[in-house]
Amino acid sequence: MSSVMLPPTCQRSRRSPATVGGDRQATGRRLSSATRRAGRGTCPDSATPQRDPPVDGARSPTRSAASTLLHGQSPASVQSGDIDRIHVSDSALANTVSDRSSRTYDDRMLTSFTFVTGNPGKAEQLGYHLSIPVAHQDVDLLEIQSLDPHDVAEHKAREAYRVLGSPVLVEDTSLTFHALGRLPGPLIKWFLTELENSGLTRLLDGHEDRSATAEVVFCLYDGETARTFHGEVRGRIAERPRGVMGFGWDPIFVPDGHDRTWGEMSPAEQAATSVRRIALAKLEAELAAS
Ligand SMILES: O=P(O)(O)OP(=O)(O)OP(=O)(O)OC[C@H]1O[C@@H](n2cnc3c(O)ncnc32)[C@H](O)[C@@H]1O
Repeated sequence: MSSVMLPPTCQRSRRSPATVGGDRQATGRRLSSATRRAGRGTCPDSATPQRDPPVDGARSPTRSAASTLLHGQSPASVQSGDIDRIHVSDSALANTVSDRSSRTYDDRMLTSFTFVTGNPGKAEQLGYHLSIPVAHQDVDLLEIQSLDPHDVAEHKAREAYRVLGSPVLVEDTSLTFHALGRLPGPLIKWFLTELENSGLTRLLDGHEDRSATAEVVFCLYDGETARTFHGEVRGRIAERPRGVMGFGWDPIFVPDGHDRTWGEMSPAEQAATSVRRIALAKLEAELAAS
């Protein structure tokens, strides 16, 4: 499969060519079968390997043609310079070709919205927890400063819609240390960048209360109405980072009822306590009802 369908000036891939290129042959094979099947509008239940929850989003390959196929939109309609690349995540594509429920998708379901995130780990997890196939576009969205994750998610959604010009789904993730009021909250990305996980754990040294809440807010925006879907999981911050699974701050968050961090859990264990699973169940329920 050709790598990226955008003009060279639009390409700002942060992934090493080896990572993308190393998967190209396999991608081409899966893409052509996805193309054939999606052309029929159905997702056969046969075939294909059982999906595992993603733990390392950095392995998600570029799938520009698949995105065009699923979203029914030419990348040329996207504003030049705003897009890093367009792709459908491994898991989203797996949904397309191997949905376990043997559900039939009509064109409207395939093209209803695009998940926009610059974080490949999020795209992989969405593909795992959502049972309908969703195209993913990799865009670095402007993020406002606010301690309310709903405000942040809604702003991201409007920003994503401005770029794509079609219905979008975005999400904002936050991690709140109860001993620190509402911090880091939605600012966790910057805290993590500056302090890394070890520094984050040290913020609570000297505090008896290491309890924390992981939250995610998805926002679905069609240009008129913004609908948000919230999920939260309570837990605590480990004394020091533990484990190498997952991404982001997984090595420091211990969900309630467990002794191990998400970073120490198998993908299936992590999925069982996933904050995204909760929010996406609400999203799916709303989609089913509408
Ligand atoms: O393009 P967007 O979707 O905005 O991607 P982002 O990575 O900027 O998104 P956030 O601001 O929501 O992310 C907050 C931080 O939390 C991290 N993160 C997100 N989901 C996580 C999860 O399930 N487990 C651990 N860390 C996570 C993520 O890597 C960021 O450092």
